[in-house]
Amino acid sequence: MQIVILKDATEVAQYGANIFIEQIKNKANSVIGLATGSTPVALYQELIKKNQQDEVSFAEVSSFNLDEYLGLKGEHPQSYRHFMTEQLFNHINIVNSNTHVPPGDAVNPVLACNEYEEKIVQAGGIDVQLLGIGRNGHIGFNEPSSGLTSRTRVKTLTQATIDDNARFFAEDEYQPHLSITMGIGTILDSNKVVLLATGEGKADAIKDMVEGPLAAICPASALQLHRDAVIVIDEAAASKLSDTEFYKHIESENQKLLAQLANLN
Ligand SMILES: N[C@@H]1[C@@H](O)[C@H](O)[C@@H](COP(=O)(O)O)O[C@@H]1O
Repeated sequence: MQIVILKDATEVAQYGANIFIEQIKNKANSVIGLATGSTPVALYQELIKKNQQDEVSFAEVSSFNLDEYLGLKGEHPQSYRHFMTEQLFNHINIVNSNTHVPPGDAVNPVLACNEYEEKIVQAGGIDVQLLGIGRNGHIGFNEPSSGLTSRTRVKTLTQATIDDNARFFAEDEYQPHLSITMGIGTILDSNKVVLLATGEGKADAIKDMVEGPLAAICPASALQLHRDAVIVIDEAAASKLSDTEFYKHIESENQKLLAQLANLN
């Protein structure tokens, strides 16, 4: 794991956005994996800004979102499809038919999960997958006890996740307790994963993910197995790690090595 500890949420968003921008500059038809929640919003704003300044084009990019609430149509204001349309897709030059979010209104959700997996394969696999993290260590909607090699499937949400996400729903509004989510195995198949986390509320989950055992009780710990996982966090989210100075030292050595390599070209 590459642990990048930055000052605040703004720096986290910029660092994360740069990874996606570089990826798309190097490969115009990149396949990117996207996430919802409040954490990625600032990164999306960076992507929108750079797209509008003509620094990066999404014309040939395809996207696959991690998850969707089961039982909500894409037009529903709380659906993740709607979130992505509002927060990103409507503001960049991505082609709508190249954007994929699991269908929350699928008549046969089991079949829809298998089809989602097939679409990712047909697109050539995901180049870079963006992730947030739940306070209980979930990624996508892979809740604690999720199989570490699981594929896209229907998952039941924990009460903790329902409570955390209740802020997006009106008091008397129906809030789904089921989802369709890429599995942990699906996420691990991406060439690169970039997980963002900010704020003290994520500090325990970050500690368990980075320094805890590989265990289904903390689904994000599966990223310990990934060959190219970049964990971009602010000081608050890093506050429970055992040795932040060491992680910062590694990152500064990484940057020196990258500068040295750039000089060779
Ligand atoms: N399914 C999403 C996750 O993909 C996201 O990582 C998590 C944290 O969201 P936030 O960034 O708002 O804390 O929320 C939801 O549960």
